[in-house]
Amino acid sequence: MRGRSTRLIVALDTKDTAQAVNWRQATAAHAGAVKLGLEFTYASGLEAVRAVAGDSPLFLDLKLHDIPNTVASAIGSLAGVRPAMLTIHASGGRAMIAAARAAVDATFPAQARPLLLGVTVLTSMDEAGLHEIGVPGSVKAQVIRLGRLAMEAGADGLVCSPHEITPLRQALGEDPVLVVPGIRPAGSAAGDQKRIMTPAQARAAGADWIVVGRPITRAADPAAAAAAIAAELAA
Ligand SMILES: O=c1ccn([C@@H]2O[C@H](COP(=O)(O)O)[C@@H](O)[C@H]2O)c(=O)[nH]1
Repeated sequence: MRGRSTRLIVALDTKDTAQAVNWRQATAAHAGAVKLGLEFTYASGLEAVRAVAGDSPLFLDLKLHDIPNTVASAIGSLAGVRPAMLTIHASGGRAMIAAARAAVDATFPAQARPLLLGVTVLTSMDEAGLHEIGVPGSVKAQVIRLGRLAMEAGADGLVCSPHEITPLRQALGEDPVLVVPGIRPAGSAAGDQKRIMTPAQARAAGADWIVVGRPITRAADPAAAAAAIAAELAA
C-alpha cells in the first residue's frame, strides 16, 4: 500500500453552464478537483470553462493529439484558463509530447504550471478494440509502452484504467501522477467503460486521483453520490 491519498475528480460532462456549476457546487465538499472536457468546452468555450471551475482545481481534459507545432500552439492558448492538469494523447508520439512539455513550461509560470498528463489507452477500449486499430498484444503492454514514452518525453503523469495502476508502478515507479477514470461504485452501470474498478479498489491499487462522471452526475442525488465515493476513498 502506498502512502499517498486518492482524491476525487468529478467529471462535469454537460453542455450546460448552469448544470455544470450546480454539480460543482453540490459536490465541492467531497471532491479535490473538477473535470471539464470536450463536451463542455466545444459547447461553451474556454471562458465558460474558467468560470465554471471557480475556486476548484481544474482537470482540463482536452486530450490534445495533433502535430507537435499545433499541440504546442493550442497549449499556448490556455494561459487564461489556469488548469491544474491537462491532457494529451501519449500516442501522439515523443516529439508531440516533448513539444507539449516545452509549451506548458513557456506558457505558465512555475507556481501555476499544470501537470501534463499523457492519456495511455482509453478506458473504453478492451483488447479486441486495440487489435482492431492495429495494436497487437495486451492492453497492459500498450499502456506501459505509452506510459514509459510519455514520462521519458516530459509528462508529469498518466491517465490509465485502474487495472494498469499496479503494472505502471512496477514499470515506472512512484513518480508518475496517475489519474484514473473507469471507476464504478458497486452496482452502478458500466456504460461504455470497459476496464473498471470500484473507488476502493482503485485506491488500494494506488491511484492518485480517480475521475468519476455519470455515477455522480446521473445519480438522483449527486451530492450524496459524491459523498459516498469520498467515504469509500477515506475508509
Ligand atoms: O481513458 C479515459 C480518459 C478520460 N476519461 C474521462 O473520464 C470521465 C469518465 O466519466 P464516467 O461518466 O465516469 O464514465 C469522462 O469525462 C471521460 O471523458 C475516460 O473515461 N477514460
